[in-house]
Amino acid sequence: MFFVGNITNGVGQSEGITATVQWFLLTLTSSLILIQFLQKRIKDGNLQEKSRRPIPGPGQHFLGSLANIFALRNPRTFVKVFEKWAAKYGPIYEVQFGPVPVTFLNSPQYLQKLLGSNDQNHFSKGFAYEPLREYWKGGLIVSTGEKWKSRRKLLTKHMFKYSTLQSYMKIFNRESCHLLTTLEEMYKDGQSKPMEHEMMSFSLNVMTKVALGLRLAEVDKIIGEIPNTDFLSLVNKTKEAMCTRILNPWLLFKPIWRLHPLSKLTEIASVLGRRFVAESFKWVGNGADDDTGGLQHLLKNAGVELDGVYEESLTVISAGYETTASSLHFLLFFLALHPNHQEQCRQEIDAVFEDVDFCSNSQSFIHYDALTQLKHLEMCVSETLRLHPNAFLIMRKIEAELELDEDLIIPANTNVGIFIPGIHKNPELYPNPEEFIPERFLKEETSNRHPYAYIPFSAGPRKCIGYKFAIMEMMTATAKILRHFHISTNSKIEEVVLLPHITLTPEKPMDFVLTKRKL
Ligand code: HEM
Repeated sequence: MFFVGNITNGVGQSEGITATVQWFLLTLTSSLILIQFLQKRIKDGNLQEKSRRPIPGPGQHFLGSLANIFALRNPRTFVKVFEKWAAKYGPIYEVQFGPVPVTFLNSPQYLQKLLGSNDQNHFSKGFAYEPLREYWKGGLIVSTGEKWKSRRKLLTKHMFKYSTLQSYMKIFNRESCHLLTTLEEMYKDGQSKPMEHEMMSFSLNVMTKVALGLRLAEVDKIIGEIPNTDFLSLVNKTKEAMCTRILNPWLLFKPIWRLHPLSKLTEIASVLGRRFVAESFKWVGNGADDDTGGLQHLLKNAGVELDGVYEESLTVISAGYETTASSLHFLLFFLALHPNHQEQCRQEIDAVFEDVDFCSNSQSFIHYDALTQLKHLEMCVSETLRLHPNAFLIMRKIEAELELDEDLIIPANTNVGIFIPGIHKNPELYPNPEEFIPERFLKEETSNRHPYAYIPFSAGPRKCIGYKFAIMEMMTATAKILRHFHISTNSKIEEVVLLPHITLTPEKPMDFVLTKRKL
């Protein structure tokens, strides 16, 4: 998860392989793909043969399958292409990505069959996770079988049970106060500007504190011996490497990937990552105090070996920091676009908290119980995650067949994809799907909706382990921000172009103006 700064600068200049080399590689891999494609078709059979009804989808012949890859190569239109397919083909469709057919499930009923299944043969992740495996090794997101089961149990017990979650309120409060100080300084000139970087730093500080027992500045001190390097840019470069591979599927072939300049960084990242986690042990206490020790101590004390500690600490950091930062960023954006909802949230926050400052003393601490009273804010969080489910595309590779209907069986060895916005923006499930309407999450509304119609954190046994953590973190930060500031924006939702950078990332960050409240 770590890169050396001066190496990454070089990558910026060469920005991938030149067009000529790319075309050469493409021709070469197209031939390989063709052979593999034919072999695979003969060996496995496919969904079209197993189901007794035709499965629709774009480009279902060889050339079409290459066209699908090219259709998705432009990051600016990637999400739009998927949205179009989801709206056009309905509850199930098949997309050929070169040699690999992917079956997309796009109805709550079918999703329940897959995600709700307790059969471990339905738990493995699809081919698109390959680049992620190189960073996370055997961490929870990509592991399977007994390893996944025991680690999930361990993490749930040590990190995500109710009492531990409550203890994180200390970290959420403290980091939110740091964020407020930064925002106050930043916006005192009244100018409109983005705050994406501040959201990322806030969330990364929370995650490094929870996982390693260290704030970002302390983390940077540890890696300070490596010139021009800071943790946030290392993490971002890692993400760039993963995206490059996913958007250019021929780079999934290891021999070709090794020719790419970014691949060297992955090796360095891995070595530095291990060293870093090992070093972090020396910096923090023994884990007895949640506030000083991190997840790495808890895992070590539970008998997990160093490799395992490395895998899970970095998985938790990378799974938790950007998803939550991006959700918080969009929550504040939607509240800026909808002053009526912003005011409703603020009124309920004012009613719950009497302290004027919110950061000055122990009285200003937001407790977990207080968060549970912020009902409108919670609905705004839910509606934000419906409209902006930033972990937008997930994939399984099922190892045993899955019966969806009497005449519809997905064969074993199929990659099954879920494009979450396809569900969240289905007008039959959510009328006027593009509109921000938090009241969709009133109890009377949700009780009439299929439970798998809302899956920003996935669902079933492999649902996001950190979903409560993320919601608590977002609500704490937002409560403090709304208590201190009025938020407005000149950016328009229609102009936000989302790039598929593992999570959905705005091409150009939105602008905000934060004005201090007179309390
Ligand atoms: C708004 C914030 C978040 C969103 C939208 C989100 C979304 C998701 C989704 C969709 C999955 C399923 C991935 C898949 O099936 O491949 C997932 C899994 C996971 N998430 Fe989150 N997540 C968020 C925050 C967090 C946080 C804060 C943590 C850690 C503290 C975390 C840790 C994990 C882990 C470890 C998994 C793998 C679980 C397993 O496979 O058993 N996530 N998340």
